[in-house]
Amino acid sequence: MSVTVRVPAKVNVQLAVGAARPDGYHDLANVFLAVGLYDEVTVSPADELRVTCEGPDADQVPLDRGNLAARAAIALAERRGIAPTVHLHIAKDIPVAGGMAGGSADGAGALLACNALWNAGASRAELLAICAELGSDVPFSLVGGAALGIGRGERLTALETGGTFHWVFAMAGRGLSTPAVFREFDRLAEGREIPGPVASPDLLEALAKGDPEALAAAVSNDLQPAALSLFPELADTLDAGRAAGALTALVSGSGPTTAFLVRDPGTAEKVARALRGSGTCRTVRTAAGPVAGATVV
Ligand SMILES: C[C@@](CO)(OP(=O)(O)O)[C@H](O)COP(=O)(O)OP(=O)(O)OC[C@H]1O[C@@H](n2ccc(N)nc2=O)[C@H](O)[C@@H]1O
Ligand SMILES: Nc1ncnc2c1ncn2[C@@H]1O[C@H](COP(=O)(O)OP(=O)(O)O)[C@@H](O)[C@H]1O
Repeated sequence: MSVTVRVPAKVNVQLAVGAARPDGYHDLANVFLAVGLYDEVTVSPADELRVTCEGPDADQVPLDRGNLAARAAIALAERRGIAPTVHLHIAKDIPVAGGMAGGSADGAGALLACNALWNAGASRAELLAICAELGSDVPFSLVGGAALGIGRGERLTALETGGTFHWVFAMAGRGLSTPAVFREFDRLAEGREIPGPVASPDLLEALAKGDPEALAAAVSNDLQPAALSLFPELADTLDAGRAAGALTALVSGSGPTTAFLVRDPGTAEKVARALRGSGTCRTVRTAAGPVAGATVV
């Protein structure tokens, strides 16, 4: 017997970042959109906890108890007083350390899959609480769609979307560490007053209307200057996508994946072709959102 869960990647259409908190985290107004690039997590009974991974980035994924899928299985097992003796297999298509929440997706996927395999009966609220313990982005991987995350990004409110948005994603030749990007944000912010993060009303309206031009005019990412400071070549990728006809170009979350919002699937293919030919990135993918969160398949 095994259970497989499919979990989408995310792009942050707004990432407003406040000042560093005493606990080291930053308050956010984080507007997430789940997009159709997926990892699949399969759990099956085993003699001991084991993690395996396949996919183009598999060699960069930790296979020990630090893997978010393993941490999720352990967290649920501890709550039920059982042993987390499962084999977790990750079919990974989301770039690693790319700012698209791939590890978070695997954490949410493993949690949902173990809950089903063990018949553990965790409610949606309990699953969300465990997700929030695992990481700031993990609750969103469970719920998907579009949502505003406040606090560390873990306190979610679902957002209305009036249509499908089409995207091109350019994956970079190396990853960026999320804590390092937040540290660089703090360094660049030194001596400046950082306002409290708030969601943009124009952006929420553009999402609700399903209007890509209005969304393009409203997207923002406060971590982008920090990501560019650590990875200056990303500016060339952003320029290449803009020149090819993207409505807007931005860094996804803490990067280094770059995201290009386009009007329609045809433009997505055109921008993807131009980015592939630009020599400024490793791989290029197209994906649309919103899509559903973690789902048993
Ligand atoms: C930046 C974002 C945007 O969605 O995602 P990525 O682009 O990395 O995918 C998230 O805030 C990342 O969320 P996640 O990757 O779950 O981070 P966590 O494990 O909770 O935290 C990792 C580290 O990031 C920093 N961190 C994270 C969230 C937050 N609100 N403030 C922070 O300062 C802290 O240094 C923390 O130790
Ligand atoms: N299941 C997992 N998949 C990918 N990375 C993981 C996983 N579990 C833990 N990690 C660790 O988390 C780091 C951040 O990974 P990831 O979630 O892919 O990126 P991001 O936080 O930029 O969205 C990786 O470099 C890796 O060391």
